[in-house]
Amino acid sequence: MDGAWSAAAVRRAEAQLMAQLPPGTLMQRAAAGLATECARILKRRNGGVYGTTVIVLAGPGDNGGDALFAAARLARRGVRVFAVPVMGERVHPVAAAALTRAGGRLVANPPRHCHLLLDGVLGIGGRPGLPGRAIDRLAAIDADTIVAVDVPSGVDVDTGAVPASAVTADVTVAFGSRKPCHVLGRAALLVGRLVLVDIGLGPHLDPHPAVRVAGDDDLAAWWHAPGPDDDKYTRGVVGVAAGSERYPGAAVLSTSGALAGPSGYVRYAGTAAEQVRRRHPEVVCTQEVKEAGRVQAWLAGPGFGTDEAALAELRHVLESPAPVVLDADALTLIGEYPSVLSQREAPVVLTPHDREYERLYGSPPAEDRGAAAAVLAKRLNCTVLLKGHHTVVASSDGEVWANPTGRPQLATAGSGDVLAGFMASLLASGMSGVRAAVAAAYLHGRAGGIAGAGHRTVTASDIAKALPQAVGQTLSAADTPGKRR
Ligand SMILES: NC(=O)C1=CN([C@@H]2O[C@H](COP(=O)(O)OP(=O)(O)OC[C@H]3O[C@@H](n4cnc5c(N)ncnc54)[C@H](OP(=O)(O)O)[C@@H]3O)[C@@H](O)[C@H]2O)[C@@H](O)CC1
Ligand SMILES: Nc1ncnc2c1ncn2[C@@H]1O[C@H](COP(=O)(O)OP(=O)(O)O)[C@@H](O)[C@H]1O
Ligand SMILES: [K+]
Repeated sequence: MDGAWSAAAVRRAEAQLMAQLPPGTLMQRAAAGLATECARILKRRNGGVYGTTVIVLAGPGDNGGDALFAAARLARRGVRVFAVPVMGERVHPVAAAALTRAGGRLVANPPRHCHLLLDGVLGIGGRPGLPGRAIDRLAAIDADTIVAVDVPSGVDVDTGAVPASAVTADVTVAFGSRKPCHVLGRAALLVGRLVLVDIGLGPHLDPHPAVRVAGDDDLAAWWHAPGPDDDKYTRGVVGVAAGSERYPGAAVLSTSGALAGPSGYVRYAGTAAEQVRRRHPEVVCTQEVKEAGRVQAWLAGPGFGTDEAALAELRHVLESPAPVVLDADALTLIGEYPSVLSQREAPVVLTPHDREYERLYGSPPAEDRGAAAAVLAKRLNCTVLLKGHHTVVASSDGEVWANPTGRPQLATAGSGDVLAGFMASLLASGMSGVRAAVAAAYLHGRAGGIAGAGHRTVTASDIAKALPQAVGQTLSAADTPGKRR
C-alpha cells in the first residue's frame, strides 16, 4: 500500500531526517531530482538541454529554493534561466545566489516564451490561492511545459480542494512522498504526470498515511483465488437485486459486473429476469429477493425504481445477514427512509455520486472529498465509495483511500452498475467492505483503460467485458497472484 501524507506529517519526517544530515542536504536532493526530470523533459521535446529557455516563478520559501537550486543546475548545462520573484523581492537567498553564480538571472520581466516553466511559487507551506504577480506571470508566459515543484501552487495541499487560483501543471515533481492534493479532488487534476523523487524520507513517515492508495500488490494480496477444494458455493454466491420493467439494462449490466468477479455463482432477483437469462445463461434468476436463496453478498439498487415494491425488496435484502452494496435507487430510498439501515449489523457499502451523496447527507460533498466521504461513512456506519474522477473510499472509522486508476471514459451510462455488481462479487468472495470498494474502483478504472485503449470510445458493456483482463493484468503484475481460500 502506498499513500499520501499531510504537510504536517511530511514536516515531522523531514525534521527527523534532517537531524541526521548536514544542513541543506534535503534541498539539494530535491533540487537534483527536479533538475534531472527537467533535463529529461527538455531533451525529449527539444533534442537537448543546451540553449533552451527556462523561467522560474519563485516564491519566498523553500519551494522557491528548490526551484532556484534546480535552475542553477540547469544553467550550468547551458540553459538560459530567468527567475521571477513573485512575492515582492523575497526569494530564498542562498538559492538565488547559487543561480546567479551559475549564470542565471533574476528579472522582473522574463521573455514571453520558454521551453519549460518551473512553478516554485508555493509548496507544502502554501495556503490556497496564488499571489497576484504569479497569476499575471502565468497568464503572460507561453510555456511549452509547466513543471510544478512538489505541488501545483495554489492548491490546498492536505485536502485537494482548489478554492482559488492555482497552477495547472503538465508534470509535478514531488519530494519524499505524495501529498493528498496529488490524489484527491480538483487539485489532482492540476498535477499532470506525477514524478516522485526519493529524498530518503520513507523510513521516517508515519506508517498511517492521511490517504491510502492501493497498488497491484494490495489487490493480489486481497484477491481470493479458488483452491482445489473450492466449489461454486464456497467461492461465494452473489445476489443481484436490480433492474425493473422500465430499466432492464441495469440488471443486465450489474450481473455482467458480478460475473467478472471472483465469486462462483450469481443469482438475480427481479423483474428483468428474462433479459438477464437471455444475455447471461450462467445467472440463476428469480422474480423476488425472497425466492433467491442464500447468498454471501447482495447488490441492491441499479435501475430498481423507488416505489413501494422497490422499498419492500430493499428491506428484504437488508434483512439478510450478508454484506450489501447499495447503489443508485437504493441510495435514494435510504435517503428517504434512513431507518431501514438502522437495524443492520452486517457490512454495507454505499456508492453515491455527488447528487446521491446530497440525498443521503443533506448537502453536496465538500471540496475536501476525503472528509466528505468519511463524515457520511461515520454517520451511517457504512463504507462509502464517493464516485468521481478520483473516486474516494472511506470507512466508518475514518480510513480514506483514493483510487489511482480512474479516467473520464468511465463516465458513461451504466458504468456504475457494472462497478456495483463487480464489487458485490468481491464482497461475496470474502473481502471486507473497504477492500471490496477499493479493489472494485481500481479494477473498474483499469478495465476502462483497456476498453478505451487507442482512444476507442467506451460503453458500460465494454468495461464489463474488459474486467477479466484488468483482473489478469493486475494479478500478473503483482508478486503473489491471489491467496488461496
Ligand atoms: N518537507 C521536506 O521534506 C522538504 C521540503 N522541501 C521544499 O520545501 C517546501 C516547503 O517550503 P516552506 O515551508 O518554506 O513553504 P513554501 O511552500 O515554500 O511557502 C511558504 C511561504 O509562502 C508564503 N505563503 C504561503 N501561502 C501563500 C499564499 N497563498 N500567497 C502568498 N504567500 C503565501 C508564506 O508566507 P507567510 O505564511 O509567512 O505569510 C511563506 O513565506 C516543500 O514544498 C518543498 O518544495 C525540500 O526542499 C526538501 C525536503
Ligand atoms: N469525470 C470522470 N472521470 C473519471 N471517472 C468518472 C468521471 N465521472 C464519472 N466517473 C466514474 O464513472 C462511473 C459512473 O457511475 P454512475 O454515475 O453510477 O453511472 P450510472 O448510474 O450510469 O451507472 C463511476 O465509477 C465514476 O467514478
Ligand atoms: K509549487
